[in-house]
Amino acid sequence: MAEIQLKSLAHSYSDMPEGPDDYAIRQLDHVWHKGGAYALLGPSGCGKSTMLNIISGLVQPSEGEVLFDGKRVNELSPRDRNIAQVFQFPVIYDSMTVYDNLAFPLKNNKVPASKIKARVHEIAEVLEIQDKLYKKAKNLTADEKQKVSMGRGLVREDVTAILFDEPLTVIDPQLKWKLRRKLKQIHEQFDITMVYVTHDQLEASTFADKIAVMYGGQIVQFGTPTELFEQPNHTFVGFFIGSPGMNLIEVQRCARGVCFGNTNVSLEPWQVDVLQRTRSTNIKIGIRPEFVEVSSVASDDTFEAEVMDVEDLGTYKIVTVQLDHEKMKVRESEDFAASIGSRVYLSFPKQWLKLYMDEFLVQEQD
Ligand SMILES: Nc1ncnc2c1ncn2[C@@H]1O[C@H](COP(=O)(O)OP(=O)(O)OP(=O)(O)O)[C@@H](O)[C@H]1O
Repeated sequence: MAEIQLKSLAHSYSDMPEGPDDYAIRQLDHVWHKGGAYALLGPSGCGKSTMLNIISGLVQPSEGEVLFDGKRVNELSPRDRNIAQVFQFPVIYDSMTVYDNLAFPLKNNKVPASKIKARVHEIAEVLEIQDKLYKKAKNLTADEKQKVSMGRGLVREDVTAILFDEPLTVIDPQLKWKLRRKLKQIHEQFDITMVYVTHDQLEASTFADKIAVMYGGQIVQFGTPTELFEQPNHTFVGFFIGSPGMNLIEVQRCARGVCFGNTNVSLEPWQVDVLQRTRSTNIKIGIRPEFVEVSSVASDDTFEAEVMDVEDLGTYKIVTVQLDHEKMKVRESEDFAASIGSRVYLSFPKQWLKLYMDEFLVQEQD
């Protein structure tokens, strides 16, 4: 196991990149600490697989360094890097038995036969495929094959890390949940550094202690699920995490805060200070649907809005309101009674009203 550091990493698949858009990874610095259970979360095409392949050595980065425990490994072959990688589709030998598939990486590493037997049985038990050990892999179901593929990654005790690239895509939804719990349990039991790639936030937060959110070839935030929810560092994190995502509204600078249309939103003095010291015109405010307060009566600091839609999701409701020319989502309890077309009064608790400049969160300096 090792700490994996990515230093000033950048990668373009083009031989002659002309601009930032030609890069799959853009100036990325990151550390995956030893023994952590991490998720790498982001939309399709943001560079997740490229990053994993750079770590395992399948792709040589155009710029920057990959360090394992502080030592540069750019020149090492995938084999010498000793990374186990589990892909979206099973990578197994169909003509071999499950036992031989699991034993293969150990035989390759000249592990003694008695140790191989014990380890194969241990992993088969964890993955609940003991009864399949002497079956030919080609006779397994898709789920079972992917379990074997995972087992081939998990069986080696000496790996630097295990990288999972959307490993549960082909798995039946019910089993998916079970396998994710299993992986978490395996992490706790064996204390291996694991990076789990997904574009599903639920999958990320049930597996990982910390999530790296990737967008446009960069890691825009690395934090716990709670940090990503309560303090999104980037508008993309606000939008991508949560269901529905954060309300984001383009605004202009105004006295004591910001405005859009005829609506003035006052901000904290330190936020106003930052606005006065900077020139960017790309300014947004963000608030999560869960934190917007709705009342049927007006008071100081409330904004009049119209209810446009109410979606009943059983235990709660998602209400769409229109404030000025902006539509916002609000999460309300199941006893929310206002009907479509009625007026409601919104307030934005200061603690949850975020200010973004050039898409990044404006933070209070100590
Ligand atoms: N072999 C390749 N040659 C050229 N471009 C590539 C290659 N592999 C990936 N890309 C491009 O690099 C960018 C990042 O792709 P990558 O596969 O790393 O993203 P991803 O986040 O893993 O996406 P997905 O979730 O769809 O697998 C995309 O624009 C993709 O089209």
